[in-house]
Order: sequence, then structure tokens, then C-alpha cells
Amino acid sequence: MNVVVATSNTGKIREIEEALQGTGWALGPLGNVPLPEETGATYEENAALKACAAALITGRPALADDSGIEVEALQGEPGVYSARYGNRDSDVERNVYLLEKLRGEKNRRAKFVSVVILAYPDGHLETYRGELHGTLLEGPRGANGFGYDPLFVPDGDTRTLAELTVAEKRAISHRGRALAALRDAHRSGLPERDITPIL
Ligand SMILES: O=c1[nH]cnc2c1ncn2[C@@H]1O[C@H](COP(=O)(O)OP(=O)(O)O)[C@@H](O)[C@H]1O
Ligand SMILES: [Mg+2]
Repeated sequence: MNVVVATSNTGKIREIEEALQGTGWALGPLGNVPLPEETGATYEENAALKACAAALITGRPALADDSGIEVEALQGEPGVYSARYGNRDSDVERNVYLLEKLRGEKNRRAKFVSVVILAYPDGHLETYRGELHGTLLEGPRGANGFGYDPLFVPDGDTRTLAELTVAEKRAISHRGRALAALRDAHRSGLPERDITPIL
């Protein structure tokens, strides 16, 4: 079964490909298909927007992840707005912005959330969610991963997510957990759905 991965975030693509190795699924890139604006108020809404658009346009089942980091001392910010936090354009600038916001703050607790949705062209949706709790450092460490990984030390480890390999991160991460649940649900392959587009 050909599954389209509905994201242009290369960090996510790498993690999704690694996590679904051995499933026999042929993961394909989205190509030139434009993704809709993330106008939803929840990860679920945004992931559904992205996955449905890709499934309808390509006629294939499509996988999308919407995710973010929720910082306790910032009342859960930036959450669904993590990708454009502070209107900053790059991961490094967003990390600097977050560190500034937390300067002098003792409570460094945070969690990552990932919602993975597999959408079929007939409108059927499957939703999987994962979370990862940890603490934020006062400066970046490590060169792997993406986004806020260099600032985040998961509970039970002393390294940041950016100091883990892709496989180590997958074993504990929000996205890794959501994708493991997706894998479990499809132990006997993707369902043979009628994939006639609804539009
Ligand atoms: O595993 C992760 N590590 C570090 N940062 C993450 C992770 N997952 C999500 N994020 C942050 O949350 C943002 C989520 O972005 P979103 O899912 O809206 O769209 P995107 O696919 O366009 O990046 C990422 O850009 C990143 O900054
Ligand atoms: Mg988003």
C-alpha cells in the first residue's frame, strides 16, 4: 500500500520513515501538493486538515502529524502554535525566543504532544496521540533531531533529544509513541478500504 506523508518538515519525515520501517508500507513524498493553512485550535484538527487534503488530492491514504511543545510556566504555550512561535522563522530563533521567555524561571517542566492521523480518500480517519514529559535546559545541547529538541531533556535521561539517535528518540518520544500505536493497529496490514474519493 502506498501511503503519502503529508508534511514538508524533514525532521518529521525522517522520524516517520524510521518508525514505519519493516511495515511493508511504501511511504511517498507529498510532492508539489500544497498543504492547507493550520487554522485548527487543536492538534487533532490541524492533523486532520493536512491528512485529508493530501488524501483527497492524491487519492492515496495520507499520514500527517501535528505536534507541539507545551510549557508549564507559560500556561501550555506555544502548543499548537509551536511551529511559528514568536513569529520566528527558524528553529534556532524559536529556541532563543523560548529561552528568553523562560529566563529566570525555575519551573522548566514541559511536554511534547504529537497527533498522527491517517486519512483515507473516502473520508475515514484514524487518530493516534503520544506525549513526552521532560524539562527545558537554559541553553541548547546536541545536533540531532529538529525544533526544540536541543533544549529538552526527557524524564529518565540526562541527554537532550538532540543528543539521541533517531532510534533512541523514537523509542520514547511523543511521535514514536503515536506511530507505534498506528503500527500496532495495522499488524495485519492496511485495511482494504474503498478509497474512492468523496469529492
Ligand atoms: O519531536 C519534536 N522535537 C522538537 N520540536 C518539535 C517536535 N515535534 C514538534 N516540534 C515543534 O513543534 C512544531 C510543530 O509544527 P507543526 O506540526 O505545526 O508543523 P510543521 O510540520 O510544519 O513543523 C515543529 O515545527 C517544532 O518546532
Ligand atoms: Mg501545527
